[in-house]
This record gives sequence, C-alpha cells and structure tokens, in this order.
Amino acid sequence: METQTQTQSNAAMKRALLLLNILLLSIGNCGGPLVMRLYFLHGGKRVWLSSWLLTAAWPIIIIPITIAYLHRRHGSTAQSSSPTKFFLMKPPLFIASAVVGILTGLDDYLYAYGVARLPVSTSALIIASQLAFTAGFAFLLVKQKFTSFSVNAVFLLTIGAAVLALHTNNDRPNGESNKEYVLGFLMTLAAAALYGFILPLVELTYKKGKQEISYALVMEYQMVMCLFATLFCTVGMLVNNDFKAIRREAREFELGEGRYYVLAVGSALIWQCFFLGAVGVIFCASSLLSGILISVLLPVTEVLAVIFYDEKFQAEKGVSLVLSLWGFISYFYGEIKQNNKKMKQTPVTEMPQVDSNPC
Ligand SMILES: Nc1nc2[nH]cnc2c(=O)[nH]1
Repeated sequence: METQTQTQSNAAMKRALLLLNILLLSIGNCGGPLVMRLYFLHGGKRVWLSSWLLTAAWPIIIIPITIAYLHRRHGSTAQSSSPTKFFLMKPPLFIASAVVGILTGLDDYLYAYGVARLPVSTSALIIASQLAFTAGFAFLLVKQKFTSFSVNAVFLLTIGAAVLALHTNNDRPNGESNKEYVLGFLMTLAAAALYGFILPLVELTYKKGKQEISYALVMEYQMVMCLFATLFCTVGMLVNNDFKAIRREAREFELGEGRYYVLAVGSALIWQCFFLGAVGVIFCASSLLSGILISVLLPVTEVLAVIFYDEKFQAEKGVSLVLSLWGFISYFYGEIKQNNKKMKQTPVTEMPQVDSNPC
C-alpha cells in the first residue's frame, strides 16, 4: 500500500510529464505545418517526401529510450535476478503499434497532400474538424465519459473552426486548378477523420496491450509507430521516384541547396515532437485531451502564419482564437473540478485514479 507522500510525488511527476508532453505537442503542432508549407512555397513538390519527413526522424527517440534504460538499470537492486531489459515492449503491443504506424503513414500522406495544395490557414481549419472525430471515436473505442465542460469545449472548438471557414472562399493559390484544390480539401478531411480515429485507437491499445504502460514504453510505442509509418511512406517514395528527385530539387530550391537540407532535417525533428507529444498526452491524460490540444493550437498556427508568411489576419481568425481558448479553459476548469471531487472522495490509503499510472 502506498504512503500519502508516494502518492503525492507520483501525482506531481505525472503533472510535470503532462506539461512536458503538452509543450512537445505545441512545438510540433505549430512548427510542423509552417515548416512543411515553407518547403512547398519555395519550389518543393514531393508529397511523399513530405509525408516521409513527418516520421523519418524516429531514430532520435533511441536517445531518451537509452537514458530511461540506464535509469532503470541504475535503480534495479543487486538482488534482482533478471537483467534489466533495453526494450520493454512485448509482442501484442508491438503488433498494435505497428498497425497504428501503418495507419499513421497513410494519414501522413493525406495530411501532406492537403498542406501542399491549400494555404496553411485552410488546412488548419479542416484539421480542426478532427476534434469531432476524436470525440466520437473516443466514445466508441474507449468509452470516454463526457462532462458538460468537455462537451462545451468540443462545441466551442468546432464553432471556432467553422468561423475560420468564413474567410476561405477565395484563397485558392494562383496557378492551382479547382480540381487540385477540391482534392486537397477532401484529402485533408480524410486525414482529420483518420487521425481522429488513430488517437483513441492508441488509447485503446494502451489499455488492451497486456502490459503495464510506463513512459519508457510510450517512447518505444512512438518509435515503432513512426518506424512503420516511415516504411509505408518509403514505399510511396520509391514508387514515385522521390529519392532520385531529392538532389535536383535541392539544387533548384529557391532558398538555396543548404537550406533545403536544413529544412528537411528540421521538419523531421519538429514532427517527432508532435508525435511524442500526442502519444504522451494520451498516456498522461486521454486521447480527447490530445485532440483538444491539437484544435486549440490551430489558431495559434494561423497567427504564426500571419506573422511569418504575411497571410492576412482577418477578424475571423481573432474570433476563432478567442472561441478556442474559451473551449480550452472550459475543458480544464471541468477537469480540475472533477479531480478535486475525486480527491475528496478517495480515502488517504487508496490511490486516486489520476495517480494510478506513475510515469
Ligand atoms: N490528420 C492529421 N495528421 C497530422 N499529421 C501531423 N499533424 C496532423 C494533424 O493534426 N492531423
């Protein structure tokens, strides 16, 4: 039975980990689309290469996995009979993360297609519909319970996205056919639906994976998922001759050859923050919170697009930003209220639910 001090330190640890993952998700969700769009704005044309870059930096995650392993090894007592394992993942969770990875690879292509064909503001708007899909699938797959606060948050964030739609009537980029624009729109909508399914699916696999989930395991999950997504996109790149085109495209890139490669590597690293942040928030909280954060950050991406790409700041973007923040505050207020209620109901010797999953 845990002491109250242990319980409190677990809760503090979990809160710190949640904040860290929110930070990672914010960096990836705001920086990723901007860097990806920069590639297309200055002469980049390869959609499969862009989708490949979303997950290709997966080997970087071996660094924190190694640190977690050394930490475990250091902490294991001399009497323990079995040696500390480098990888904790067992076959059921490996298979689950590989399947999620292949779905993520498909989502990457759909998403990158949208970023290639639509202005950042428009693709961000369509991606905001993802929250409605996430909420629906979370209800079906993991029996997510909704409070009046979370329903209010989903409603406000969806309205915030719809408000953004008001200014997209004439934003088809010059030289792009109507067919390409519509296809970009549909592909992005498909990406929103698919990712809205993937987030609760990750939560479901954590629950049904037949092993206790720790943050070290979450990092392994992220690595396997990104590895399989990258394999999926590698096939697309090979079929499309994208690997052969890289050198030519780099030479002709408007910002210069060196910057082409810096952009590619930077983009891959920023997207790792997005994926680790997303699966980390699911571990520390829920897939619904992951979806809410992605939606809240979209107007922030819009504002950054205004600053960096000189896109116009119409009143709708301001209204959308306010609605998103309101939705977000509503969600957190509800969570805090519910947690306080739970704490009051839980006797000291029992662990409240928020603490039952030490990181
Ligand atoms: N569908 C979807 N795919 C992504 N890939 C990276 N970010 C996103 C996102 O927000 N939605």
